[in-house]
Amino acid sequence: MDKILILDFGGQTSQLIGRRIRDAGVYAEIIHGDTELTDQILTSDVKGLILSGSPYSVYEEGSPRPDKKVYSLDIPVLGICYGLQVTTWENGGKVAPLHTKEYGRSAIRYRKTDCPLLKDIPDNFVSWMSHGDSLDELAPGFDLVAESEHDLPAIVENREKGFWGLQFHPEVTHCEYGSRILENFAVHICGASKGWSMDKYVEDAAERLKKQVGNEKVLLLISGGVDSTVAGGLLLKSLDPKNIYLMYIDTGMMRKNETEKVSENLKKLGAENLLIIDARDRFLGPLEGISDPETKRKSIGDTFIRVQEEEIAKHISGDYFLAQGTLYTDLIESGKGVGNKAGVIKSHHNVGTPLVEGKRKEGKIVEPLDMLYKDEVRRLGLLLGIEEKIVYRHPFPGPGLGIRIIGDVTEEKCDILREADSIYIEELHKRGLYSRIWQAFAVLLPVRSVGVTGDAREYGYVLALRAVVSHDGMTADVFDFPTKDLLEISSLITNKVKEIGRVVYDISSKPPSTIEWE
Ligand SMILES: Nc1ncnc2c1ncn2[C@@H]1O[C@H](COP(=O)(O)OP(=O)(O)OP(=O)(O)O)[C@@H](O)[C@H]1O
Ligand SMILES: O=c1[nH]c(=O)c2[nH+]cn([C@@H]3O[C@H](COP(=O)(O)O)[C@@H](O)[C@H]3O)c2[nH]1
Ligand SMILES: NC(=O)CC[C@H](N)C(=O)O
Ligand SMILES: [Mg+2]
Repeated sequence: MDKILILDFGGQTSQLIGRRIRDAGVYAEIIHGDTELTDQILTSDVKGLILSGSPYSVYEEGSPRPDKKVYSLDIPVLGICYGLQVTTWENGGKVAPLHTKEYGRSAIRYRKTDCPLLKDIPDNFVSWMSHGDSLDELAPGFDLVAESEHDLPAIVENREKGFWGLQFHPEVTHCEYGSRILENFAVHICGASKGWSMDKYVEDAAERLKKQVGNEKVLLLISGGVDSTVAGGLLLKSLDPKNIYLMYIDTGMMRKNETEKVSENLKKLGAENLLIIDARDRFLGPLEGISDPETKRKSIGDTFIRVQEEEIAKHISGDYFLAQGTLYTDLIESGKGVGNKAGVIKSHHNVGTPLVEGKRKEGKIVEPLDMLYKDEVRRLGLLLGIEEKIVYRHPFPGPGLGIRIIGDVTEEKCDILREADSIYIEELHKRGLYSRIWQAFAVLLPVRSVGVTGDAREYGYVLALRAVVSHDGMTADVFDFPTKDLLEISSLITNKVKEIGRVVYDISSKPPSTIEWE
């Protein structure tokens, strides 16, 4: 199949480049940015190359470099942000830090109109920037195609050499015409044919699973959330169900009635071996007195695997594969992206813990969704026939309420938050708001404030409500909550949960804030 190869230098949005190209129906694959471009890699199927962004600056020691061959290939190359900067730097141009960095939206002004990347795209479209360095001087042979609204180089080309460069990120959804620019590159410039679809992904994944696992047993940790349920559906479809064990762990930091609801849903998936583990008394002990978010995450992650290992020993003797519904976002935010050069934002409980990494080293981890983003997983779920109710559930992180109770976690605080969160979510359903929001939840703050009820002084906790809209969790905007609903929900919560004295609404987008508070 024709494909576009992406060299990843560790940019936070590198994987999205592949996503967008696959959305256009062209197969795309990501490899480490510094991979040697041998003939085995540059097969005749490869119709074009993309160099991704990076947290590094080209003038920094140790910053990643592509194989020099990329500058003399006879297939087209597109450099995005760092990818453009490194090409400029290595071909005789200049790159320098900016005094005022360019972050967020910026209109693009054409200086040339015949660039094939810009086919069917009007002048002045709004791009999305995220860089602190800029091209001070173009490399010889390169022409300026467009500038940003701050008069900085935004698009360049060297048509003779088949090189195009963008200073902005066409892969993020905030970039107008971003998908079309990538499609113009893949289809119009590289001439790649459209052979990729989700049906094909299911076929390929089934084949890969059969080859990797064969007739061995597989244990899938399943939360009832979208990712692991879809992973479960895929495993059950691809492998012999009698070898598949689904294990749900109640950590004591689950939402109200979660275990009952999840057990019901998982039964419908058709698994032969469904294990529902009550480990409520195992998680809180090790968390006592810990308030640092990363330490909490590691503690929960380790307990997860300890519980799982003990429980599985009761059901499977000998070796087995550990399956997880890990998505690419989990990997990249934990600094384990394909390029391995991404910065650590937060450690997801299912990535990077010593026990999980041990399994990974043994080659005993199965993560069939690790190249996909949330919205792709949802499409896959529908394709596998998984109920819409599950497919469109808001994400719920593995560490659960543990990372939504800021500061130390206690059973009492879990109960308070469980109650408040359930009122909040139930109201969203009743008011027809749930499906308009990508993710909503409540956060219990370690702050108390003074109130007055029935003429008496109160001293209650502060609860923050969060609701965001997003495509893939990588960026998010605050949900424009109807004020009337917000006020009514606030008073319902303070009336019903006596420990909560005040409710606030979180108005921060991602970036700069993350969706969860920890
Ligand atoms: N309570 C749990 N019991 C067993 N496994 C879990 C539990 N919570 C999380 N996991 C594992 O960790 C993985 C990552 O969790 P994550 O929350 O990202 O995915 P999910 O729960 O499947 O989907 P969603 O994002 O919709 O909540 C899951 O796919 C699952 O393998
Ligand atoms: O399984 C998970 N384990 C985790 O440790 C974890 N941390 C965050 N999330 C979810 O990921 C998405 C992006 O979250 P952040 O903006 O907070 O990084 C949001 O949907 C978060 O709920 C997690 N999911
Ligand atoms: N997003 C990027 O690729 C950034 C590249 C480089 N670190 C800069 O700040 O300009
Ligand atoms: Mg979850």
